[in-house]
Amino acid sequence: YSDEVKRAQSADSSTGTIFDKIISKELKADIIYEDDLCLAFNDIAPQAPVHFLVIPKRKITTLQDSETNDKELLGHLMLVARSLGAARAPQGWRLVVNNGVHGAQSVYHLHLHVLGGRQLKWPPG
Ligand SMILES: CCNS(=O)(=O)OC[C@H]1O[C@@H](n2cnc3c(N)ncnc32)[C@H](O)[C@@H]1O
Repeated sequence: YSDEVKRAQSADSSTGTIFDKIISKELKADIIYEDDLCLAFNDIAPQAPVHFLVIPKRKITTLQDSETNDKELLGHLMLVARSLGAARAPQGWRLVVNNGVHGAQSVYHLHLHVLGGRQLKWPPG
């Protein structure tokens, strides 16, 4: 966890990210869903029995930097997260977007975390 947060503190949003390589299939990922707008794959360092990411195929670096005309796409990501969450974590799940340094964002390509499969705590810390 801590090195991921350290990465978050030094991540720079100007270059490409590892998610570009997953989208182009240059880098393998455990893909669980794909359509023309988005891709969902299991997180490489799961923080819960269910932990996957939903990302737009179009590069949006952070939720903060999304635009008003991303509304449809952002809604689509959330609805994909909802249906995959319902299927994979029927007892409930958490949707997380980490935004910027204090949000511990380490990969500057917008992604929705869906976590579940165990009782999650609150506050997340
Ligand atoms: C502190 C959270 N930082 S974050 O909110 O930016 O989340 C980034 C997430 O991407 C995941 N990740 C990084 N590289 C890969 C990869 N190659 N395949 C799948 N997931 C990855 C990390 O485990 C992390 O949960």
